[in-house]
Amino acid sequence: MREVLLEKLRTEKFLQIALDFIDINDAIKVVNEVKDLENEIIEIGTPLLKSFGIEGIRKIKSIVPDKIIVADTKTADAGDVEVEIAKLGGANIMTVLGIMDDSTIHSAVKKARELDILVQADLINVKNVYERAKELKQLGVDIIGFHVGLDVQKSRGISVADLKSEIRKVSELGLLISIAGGLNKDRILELIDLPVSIYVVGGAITRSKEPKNVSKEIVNILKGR
Ligand SMILES: O=C(CO)[C@H](O)[C@H](O)COP(=O)(O)O
Repeated sequence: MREVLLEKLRTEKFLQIALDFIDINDAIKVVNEVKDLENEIIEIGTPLLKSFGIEGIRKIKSIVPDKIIVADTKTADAGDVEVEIAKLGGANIMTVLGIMDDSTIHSAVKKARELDILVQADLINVKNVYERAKELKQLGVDIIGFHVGLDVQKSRGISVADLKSEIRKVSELGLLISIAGGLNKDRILELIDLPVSIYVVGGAITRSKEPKNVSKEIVNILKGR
């Protein structure tokens, strides 16, 4: 399963829809609208995970059993335990904070290989992204996630689209790359030539009046249509 998923991510570009809701009914509404689209990954966002835990992952997965599911655990400690939580819910990918101690990354990576899921290291708040990405590669993470968090987006008025040169440089390390933080259709168009596998979109889809149409337009861009 790990190898099949890694190969898929290497060969196609995916839209990851981040369900950053507190109420699971809001998340279910969006999933029902977008479930027929191709090339999507469904993310159980951190707020949803904190509100509904393993049951929340299971509930969303039961609606879209064939889609790739990310549990955005943003793990800061006990990597192995949080991999187990993601797996129990049926997630295919979990996230660990790249800024945390190597022992946490190692623990997540080891358990993820045993349980056949992928680990994404989130570079949120990492200062020297290239150096840390090199270390994270050595530690065996499967995906590197560039991420400008919601608070930084608001307070500094930036998005992950402002990290274009860093993303290009890290991509030379040969890791799979995910990017998140303030993405919308126009910003994805700006970044489409980058060797990025996963474009994460939260608010631009979930706060839109037409989540399906917005998602469809983005999938079309990613598929070069
Ligand atoms: O992980 C997150 C916040 O920590 C969000 O899921 C991520 O930033 C994507 O959401 P948006 O597109 O609204 O920025």
